[in-house]
Amino acid sequence: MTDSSLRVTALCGFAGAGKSTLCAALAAQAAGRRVVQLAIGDPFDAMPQIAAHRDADAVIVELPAWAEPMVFAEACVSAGAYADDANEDDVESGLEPASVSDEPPVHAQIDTIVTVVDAVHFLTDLASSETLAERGIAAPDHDDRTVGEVVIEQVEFCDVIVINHADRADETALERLRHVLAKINPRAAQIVTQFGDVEIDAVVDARRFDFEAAASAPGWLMALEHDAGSLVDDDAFGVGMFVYRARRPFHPARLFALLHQEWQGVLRSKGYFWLASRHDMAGTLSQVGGTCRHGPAGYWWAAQPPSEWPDDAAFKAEIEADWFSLPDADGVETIGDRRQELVMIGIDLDREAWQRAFDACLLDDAELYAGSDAWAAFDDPFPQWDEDHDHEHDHDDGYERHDHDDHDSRHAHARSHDHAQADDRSTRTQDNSGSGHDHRHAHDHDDDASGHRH
Ligand SMILES: Nc1nc2c(ncn2[C@@H]2O[C@H](COP(=O)(O)OP(=O)(O)OP(=O)(O)O)[C@@H](O)[C@H]2O)c(=O)[nH]1
Repeated sequence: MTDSSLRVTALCGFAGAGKSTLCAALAAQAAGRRVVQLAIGDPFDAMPQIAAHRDADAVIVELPAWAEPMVFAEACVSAGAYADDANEDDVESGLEPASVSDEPPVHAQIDTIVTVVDAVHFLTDLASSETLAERGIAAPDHDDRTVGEVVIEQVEFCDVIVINHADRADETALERLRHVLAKINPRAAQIVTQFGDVEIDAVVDARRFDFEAAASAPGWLMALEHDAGSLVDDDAFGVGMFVYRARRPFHPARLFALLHQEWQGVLRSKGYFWLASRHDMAGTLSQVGGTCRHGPAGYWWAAQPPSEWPDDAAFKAEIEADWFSLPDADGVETIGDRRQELVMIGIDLDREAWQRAFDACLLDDAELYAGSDAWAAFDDPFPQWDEDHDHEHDHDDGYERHDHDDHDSRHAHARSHDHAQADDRSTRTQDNSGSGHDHRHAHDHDDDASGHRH
């Protein structure tokens, strides 16, 4: 070990993927090192349990099947663990949990987040719209996430993906899975194995974790924020991306209809949208398999007076560089930072057809120049977005997902929450939204999103 901090390796993954098997296999290689195995029932309770092992060199934490690694990392950071050196300012106090408060703080650092996937079942699970309860997973009450939503979050935010159960998958299937995972999380290292046979040095004291890098790792986000280059192209297995961008509003009824069609071949999509009828607020969209959730993301900067903007020259320059001017019929500026930006990851995506499908949802010229007063009267089947909610950290009875929107100093420093609510299953609607990396909205309102399952 190169410093005295307690190195924390987290193992997450869906039920049966092989977390316990991997944990045991790693511990068996720990000769001469004080490596503790810890099974955690709830990510929010992890840090006091980790801190109890202050004399260890490393702790391997096995998270429950329903846990999302970003939530674990965030819980650790807020409990005072170092997420990484770059974030030390945020968490400089080290860890001082109540249970050991008479002792000096424990300096724990997340070392590596490992997601174990079952090579045989991963793609089926990704497409699954079953809820955790329907799958028999004992998650916290009011947790309405689907299996697909859990597994996508597990692979999007991690440093290493262990593709386990390789003995049960044929070579082509394994290769296809590797390609899919590389699009979903281009940053994560992949290890293909069976029975958790992973070299301990690959994941313990490997110093791979960096919160901001992990939060920026999802392929959809990379495609939005950078020129995605070859990420977008179809690979040998037809796995590719489609990025949709436009600077016109969607007609709400037409977009709603498109969201309720079957999205053949689309594994994952995520992004932001602008509805003509909700001119001031951006929407977020998060789809995985047959589940699509949407909801409010926050106000466009164009909907707020510049006095409300962050007082940061670089930030303002960034907003202004991307400002889009299109006067309406009265010569009034209508666009600003408003936009459509969505990324799809899928197999054999027909990009031209998707381009046409989304373009057909945009306002036509006559609608556009009718102006925002006319847009407000459009038929809008989307559920109401509550503009008054702004949950900072209210951990109530349900399992909450946290969006790390605030890890880029150039950005809005808005922290949004996904706040799962009970869904009305009979109408095939459910509530939530995706986690988002929101780089232009001053306020995030992800907690009133709605969606549906196909
Ligand atoms: N064939 C095969 N079986 C495996 C492999 N890895 C684990 N198993 C078996 O799969 C089952 C589940 O493995 P676990 O390690 O318990 O999986 P887990 O992720 O901890 O599961 P939960 O605790 O339910 O979340 C066990 O019976 C393991 O022996 C593998 O690579 N190949």
